[in-house]
Amino acid sequence: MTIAGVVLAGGKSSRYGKPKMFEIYQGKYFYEHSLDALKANGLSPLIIATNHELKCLFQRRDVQYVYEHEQHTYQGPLYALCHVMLQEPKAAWFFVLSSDVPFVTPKFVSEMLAYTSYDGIEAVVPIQDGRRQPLFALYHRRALKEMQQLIAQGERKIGMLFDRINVLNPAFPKEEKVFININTKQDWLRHQ
Ligand SMILES: Nc1nc2c(ncn2[C@@H]2O[C@H](COP(=O)(O)OP(=O)(O)OP(=O)(O)O)[C@@H](O)[C@H]2O)c(=O)[nH]1
Repeated sequence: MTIAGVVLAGGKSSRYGKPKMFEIYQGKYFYEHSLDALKANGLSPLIIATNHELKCLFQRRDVQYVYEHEQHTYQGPLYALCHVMLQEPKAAWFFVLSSDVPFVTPKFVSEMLAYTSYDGIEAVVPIQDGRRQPLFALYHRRALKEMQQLIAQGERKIGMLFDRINVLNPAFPKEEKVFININTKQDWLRHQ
């Protein structure tokens, strides 16, 4: 079974003020922490989903790049994931991570991967302290049709998908740091 590793790295970073995926933590860009957590678990292909504006800033050569069409940039994670699924027809599962989550670990990815063996599910979306974490999650290709329908209706929120597909929601403890995401410079000052 092919499980692709996908790093979503084509957002506006408007709250951060500059492309936040290129901030550095422990000698690596933020986006590389996501990429390497997926890579350490042998996921292949590894995909960075981004756009033409940001493309020249990425340096990694051990990945495939999927670019959103110029007229479809900044449509959000639901659109970006759908686009990746269409570009990568051989993968069954897609492990999606944000590119602003520097504390994500290979161990977390490994724990999540174990849930793909459950029957009849289309997504594995972790929950922490009652909050779903859709950008630390696994999506099966079987969810693609529902995703396309939502997009055709003008919907951009990935959360809208969860009423329409079978989702497994493993719970993670409150103190687990992997889910910290950096939206503002204040967030980064607080957490680094
Ligand atoms: N490829 C791609 N990734 C996206 C898109 N929108 C958001 N992302 C990524 O999804 C993750 C979460 O994005 P957010 O922080 O909610 O949004 P953002 O646009 O990056 O930042 P804000 O403008 O501050 O909301 C980040 O890793 C983004 O890079 C998109 O349209 N395409």
